[in-house]
Amino acid sequence: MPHSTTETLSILDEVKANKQLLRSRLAGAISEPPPGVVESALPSVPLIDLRNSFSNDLLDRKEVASQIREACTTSGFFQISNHQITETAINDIITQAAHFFHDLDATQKDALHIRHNQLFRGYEVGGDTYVNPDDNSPSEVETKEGFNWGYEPSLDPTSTSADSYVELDGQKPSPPDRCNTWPDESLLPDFKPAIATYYAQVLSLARHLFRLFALSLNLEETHFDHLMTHPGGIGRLLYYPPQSSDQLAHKSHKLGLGAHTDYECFTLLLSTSHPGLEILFPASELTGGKPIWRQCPVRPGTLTVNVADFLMRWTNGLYQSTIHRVVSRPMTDADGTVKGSEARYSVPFFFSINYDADVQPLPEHAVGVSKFQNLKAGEYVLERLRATV
Ligand SMILES: O=C(O)CCC(=O)C(=O)O
Ligand SMILES: [Fe+2]
Repeated sequence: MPHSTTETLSILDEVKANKQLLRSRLAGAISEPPPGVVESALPSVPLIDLRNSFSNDLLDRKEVASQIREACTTSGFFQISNHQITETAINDIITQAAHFFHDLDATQKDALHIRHNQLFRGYEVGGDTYVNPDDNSPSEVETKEGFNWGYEPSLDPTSTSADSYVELDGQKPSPPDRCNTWPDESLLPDFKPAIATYYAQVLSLARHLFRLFALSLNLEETHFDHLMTHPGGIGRLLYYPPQSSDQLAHKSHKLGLGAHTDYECFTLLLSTSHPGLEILFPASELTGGKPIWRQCPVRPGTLTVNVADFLMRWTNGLYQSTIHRVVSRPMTDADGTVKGSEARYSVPFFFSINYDADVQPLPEHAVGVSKFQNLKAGEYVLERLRATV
């Protein structure tokens, strides 16, 4: 697709600038605390109980919002309990992810390959795409396999304006190569229903969280409501294979997904309990002025939330769009003996605003004078996706 408009050109510049920013933020990162600094002294990912955020009392909701603000101004990551996504929806989507990656053969998966789709919907082969441009080398291929889908009016049962949905390029979705692509129902009959149930619930949770984000920025709770009437929301199934016995014997690690920030407002991540997600925490005195990689805690039953680039832009950098990656490492006992390695499955949901809306600076009283220009939400996400292949 030609990039002819001035607006698109400036979006390409933004994507380029983001690559440079990623490089500079990664420079000098350490993976172990400096000598004499114990792990427990370093910041971690807070757990926020969402129960009171569903209360009818605004003060209760504001109290949860202030915990969100604290997390977003420090690590940019937090985990949530009592999020109202049902256990059945969670178990079913993980089960269907395993069926997708293991029960379809290579030809069946290839028919769904993202190369057939202009919007990157469908199947991603392991080792094929990379989120960090500096990982595009044979020694650092990402091991993850994926399946991506986006918003469809039928997946948003509670919206009254779902039919206004436009795609990443601002156009109405039109088959066959500019909308979702699903495995044949006869091969995986329970796949789409499991996706639909989870997606409807996670979308509703994202809208709820966006109101809490508004409160956390001292804005009206409904401040962002008009931007999420038919929002972009890409869902993804990811599979990280276990390590081979050879890798285990050498205690080596394998890059699952390269270092990156997410593109949209925020991400809601569901994962199985095998660790692997690593977060780049900001530099501090304790870390000798260097950013530090730390494992994201595994807290079964919770979802992990991370701030992404739109929120970073809206808040003028007050909220961190945090760099993260997935690395498969051998599991070891306390004495260092290798115990083995497990597969990891995850289901990120990337919550955007309506793709035809602009990401515009927030009121100055909330975040000061903005250093960022307006962006068309969908165009930006599309260019970031194009930069991964
Ligand atoms: O699989 C994970 O745990 C993280 C996935 C992720 O960061 C992404 O897809 O952007
Ligand atoms: Fe991510």
